[in-house]
Amino acid sequence: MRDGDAGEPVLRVEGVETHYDATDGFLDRLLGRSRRVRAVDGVDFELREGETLGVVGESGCGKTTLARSVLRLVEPTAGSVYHRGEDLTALSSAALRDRRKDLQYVFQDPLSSLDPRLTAGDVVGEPLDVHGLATGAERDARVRELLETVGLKPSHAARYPHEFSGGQRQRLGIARALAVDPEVIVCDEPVSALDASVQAQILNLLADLQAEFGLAYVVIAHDLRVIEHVSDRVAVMYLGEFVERGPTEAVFDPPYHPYTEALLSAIPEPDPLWEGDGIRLEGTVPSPVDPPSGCRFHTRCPRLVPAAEYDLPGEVWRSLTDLKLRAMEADGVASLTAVSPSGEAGGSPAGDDAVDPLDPTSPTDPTSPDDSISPDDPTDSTSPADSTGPADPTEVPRGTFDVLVREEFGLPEPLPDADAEAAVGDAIDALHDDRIEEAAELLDAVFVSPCERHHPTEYQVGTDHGIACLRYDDGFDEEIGTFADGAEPTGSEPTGSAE
Ligand SMILES: Nc1ncnc2c1ncn2[C@@H]1O[C@H](COP(=O)(O)OP(=O)(O)OP(=O)(O)O)[C@@H](O)[C@H]1O
Repeated sequence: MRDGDAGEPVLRVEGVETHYDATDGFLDRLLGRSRRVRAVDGVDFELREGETLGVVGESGCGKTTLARSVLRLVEPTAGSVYHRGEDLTALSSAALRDRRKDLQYVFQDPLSSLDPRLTAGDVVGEPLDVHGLATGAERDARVRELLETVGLKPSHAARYPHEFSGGQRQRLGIARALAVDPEVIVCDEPVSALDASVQAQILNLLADLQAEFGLAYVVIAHDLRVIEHVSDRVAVMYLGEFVERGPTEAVFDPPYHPYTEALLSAIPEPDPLWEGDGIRLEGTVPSPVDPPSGCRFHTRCPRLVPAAEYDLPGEVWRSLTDLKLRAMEADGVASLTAVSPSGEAGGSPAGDDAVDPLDPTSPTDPTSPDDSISPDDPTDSTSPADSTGPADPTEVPRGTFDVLVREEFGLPEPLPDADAEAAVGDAIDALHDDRIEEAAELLDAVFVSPCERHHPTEYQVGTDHGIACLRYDDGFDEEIGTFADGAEPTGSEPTGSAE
């Protein structure tokens, strides 16, 4: 069913939060410190009859926790999940067990989720027993029918899980879920453990079963191709929140959230219909224990909004923010330069051909004549006598250090904005003096993106298509770098239209 044929919501998820207690060790307890992993942090969605909602995001975004929270396989910390209008989070365990007849779960790894001591017949028959749905010959007939429905043979009933292939085991997991004639099946990475050819067979099976039984699915996957293939609507999840959602074709066509765009760009052979322009997603999902301020994606976003008071292109702003964030987290200055303490190039954006100013064999010295490294310079740790390379980048001349830092972060020299150049020069001075905390504070006082200050709510960019990004918010004025009417985005209601 495509969006617009909106049926009755069978499932309504409102403000669900699931936080894990990760308080660790004696010291945490002694000091009364608690560490909470905010795995799911305020998610809303509706699932309609016969529809598939795909939830996509990188590893660690909270997809599995969300899937399990919806069925109360883990207890949500806050929020509600309504099935046909009844709040599952308020049900007693007995009532919930009963309700699970309508709401089933298919696991990522069928082998670990199937009891190895049970035959396939018992795996599929167990839910019939638990819910008192069939006994004796009727049960056996139903088991055979279910095995056939998922493409297995009735004779497979006598086999044990380890005697099946991966794809067959997933079919068995699906048969078990189908046994109770559910309305909703939550499929957690249903094909990620399978070979590509088998993946297609399982996805086709899920589609056939949906058509035959009118099932509604929530499909969790990190693979956008899987999500595009199966979903009527898509929700893109980042660090415990949905950052974009809408009908599949809308979410995969511009405009999209920068995170969606980055996920699309990461696909090796992108669908020609997708217009992502090859932006790269750097790093990994930050810790959900202490998520970034404002937009949680700002620490990696290739479309970070620059502060209006500086006249800087977006990519330079991104580089400045990267320098700031690394300075805030770094243990030492060495990790902020293009050369590691061992003298090896360290992730310079200029690549292998870059001139290494600390390499005496480098063909050209990119530093200014005043800063060039002289064999007589006592601070020149790259002198040929030093076979181990520079031990400490702060011991190289200031000019060379400046080049190394800019090279590491892809910062031009000078920056096109004089005030920004002065600030970054001061920060590099502080770094060169090994005052890393001071440098971080300086950068943090000067270079603050609106994305760090405002937590974006979801803005409607099309019919049933919402994006939580300041760039799409009518109320946000990029020229002045804040909300035109002085208002902050609040709540989760759509507040504008950018279409
Ligand atoms: N039982 C737990 N206790 C503490 N933290 C947890 C627990 N389960 C998951 N987490 C953390 O919660 C965050 C979200 O994990 P989750 O497994 O839900 O994400 P995911 O998007 O499904 O990733 P993956 O595909 O790797 O499973 C991660 O940081 C994870 O380390």
